[in-house]
Amino acid sequence: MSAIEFHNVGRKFGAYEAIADVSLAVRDKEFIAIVGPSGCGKTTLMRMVAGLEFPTEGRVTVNGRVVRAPGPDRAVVFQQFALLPWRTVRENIGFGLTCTGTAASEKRKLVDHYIKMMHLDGHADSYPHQLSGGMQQRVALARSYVIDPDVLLMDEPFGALDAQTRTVMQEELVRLARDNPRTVLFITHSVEEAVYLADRIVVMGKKPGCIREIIDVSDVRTSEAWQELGIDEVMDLPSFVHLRTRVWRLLRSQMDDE
Ligand SMILES: Nc1ncnc2c1ncn2[C@@H]1O[C@H](COP(=O)(O)OP(=O)(O)OP(=O)(O)O)[C@@H](O)[C@H]1O
Repeated sequence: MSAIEFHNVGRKFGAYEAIADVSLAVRDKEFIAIVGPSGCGKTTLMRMVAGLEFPTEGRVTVNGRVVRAPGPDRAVVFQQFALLPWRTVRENIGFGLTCTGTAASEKRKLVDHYIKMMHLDGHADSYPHQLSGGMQQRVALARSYVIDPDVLLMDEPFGALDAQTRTVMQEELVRLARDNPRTVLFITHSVEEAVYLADRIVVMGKKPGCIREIIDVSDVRTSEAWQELGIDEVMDLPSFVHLRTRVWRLLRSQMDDE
């Protein structure tokens, strides 16, 4: 059984057909990146998995069950970090666990573990405004991981970061994906980011929003052991350059069609 399935999904907003006939099966622990021109329906598809939006045609399932509402099995990370400004790092990370009713001692252990994992030691009692953008995003990631969701939904999570911090966060995410694999849907406007992070890249087109092509990256990533390399080394590899050009051309052709 696939972790996430879109079965002939369509979405109309009034007479406007935003998405038509999207079918996709995401395997358990697979990292999928979605790229496509602005307005092709990337966020709408993700919101359907989150249970914040619903198809007008077809259906979306998570672990075999039709999505009817949000749930703790799915965590969402948005571009804007959405931390609670009046709560400390520790309280922000533990927030989801309060909602799931985890015992206090267990909660402390889990929060400590993620503070360490995200290199936030020494900042546990700081407030969000005392942190850099990259640190805030690490808190947001920790908050999503700590509730141990089956599925992580990430909508341009690094879009608001400067280039340097973004690179650090991308490497961090590769490390996390290796040590703590989850099923991930990741929306990005960066082709490099998609090729560096994803097992498969879904390239979408628009009018109406649909899947144009799905490109496999996992075979080459595994055979060339990308996960052992830094992002700059990976980006120099001929295989990376080739995949990047392929995705970029596909994306360009979608934009030229507009
Ligand atoms: N609630 C809504 N009511 C009306 N139209 C909507 C609604 N939500 C989305 N749309 C339309 O559906 C289309 C897809 O929107 P969506 O935000 O999913 O695209 P996207 O690919 O994520 O875009 P971007 O890359 O710019 O974030 C757009 O044309 C948008 O205007």
